[in-house]
Amino acid sequence: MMDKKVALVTGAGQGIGAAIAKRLSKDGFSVALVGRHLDKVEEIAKEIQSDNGDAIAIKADVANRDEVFAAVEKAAKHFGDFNVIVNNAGIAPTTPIQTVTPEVLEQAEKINVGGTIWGIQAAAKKFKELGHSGKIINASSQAGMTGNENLTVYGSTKFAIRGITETTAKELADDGITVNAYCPGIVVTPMMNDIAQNVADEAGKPFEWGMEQFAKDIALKRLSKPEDVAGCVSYLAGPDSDYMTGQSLLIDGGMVFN
Ligand SMILES: NC(=O)C1=CN([C@@H]2O[C@H](COP(=O)(O)OP(=O)(O)OC[C@H]3O[C@@H](n4cnc5c(N)ncnc54)[C@H](O)[C@@H]3O)[C@@H](O)[C@H]2O)C=CC1
Ligand SMILES: CC(=O)C(C)=O
Repeated sequence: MMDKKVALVTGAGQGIGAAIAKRLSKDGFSVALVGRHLDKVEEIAKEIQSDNGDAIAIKADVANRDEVFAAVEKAAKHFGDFNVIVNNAGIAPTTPIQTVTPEVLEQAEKINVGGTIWGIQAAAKKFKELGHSGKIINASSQAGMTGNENLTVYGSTKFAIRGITETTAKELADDGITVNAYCPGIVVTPMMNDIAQNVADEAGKPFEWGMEQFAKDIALKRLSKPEDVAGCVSYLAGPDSDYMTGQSLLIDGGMVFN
């Protein structure tokens, strides 16, 4: 029997990250689930195990470079290989332009941009140590393709991730490492619910109005589920995307057309 490939997913305790971890397990990967809250990643890891998957939960804050390197090391040691990293963890502060503070900007940069850079560094180092190719997959957003009102800080980090994806794809190609990104639309998760609530509160309107501000231009006329995004990541993690690198794939139900 062939050994299973190993994937690490950050921010895997809920939302899109949890769906990606479950999908990659179904695809035949052993999965390491990384998050700031151990109890949440443990819960998803247990669900995967009870479905006959191989999973471990690892506590790490992706803003902390040492913790990200330690998480990759732990996953590789536990499963005996390391093949894919999904830099999925992120935060999305709602920031009408006049509300932006140095603290909010710094925190979003550290987690969304820093966390992705540390994940790329740690994974690329491990692939090289193991002497084989690998796949790096980063979370951008439709808000990293076009400006979204009230999301200046968040959008800036998601535009940055497309740039980092393209740049590192060129740098790492000679090592057989591909780097791609996924750009979801409006996905029903705790993050998106918080954004919709904040925008609604700011306008003195109900939650549904807040969500509609983001959802009204979706061509397919439905909000996205985390599983929609997991399907896209499954493709990026699998062999069918071997000839793709430096790309940011929109999976948004038809919001942004490039
Ligand atoms: N929900 C949406 O509509 C969209 C989400 N995205 C992106 O997809 C990714 C996942 O988003 P959701 O699942 O919606 O978010 P979420 O907020 O529901 O889940 C994110 C997970 O990341 C974890 N996390 C946050 N900061 C962390 C840190 N410093 N270290 C480790 N873990 C950390 C959280 O604890 C949480 O479990 C994010 O990068 C987000 O920007 C992109 C486009 C749309
Ligand atoms: C949260 C997000 O990435 C949106 C609204 O596109």
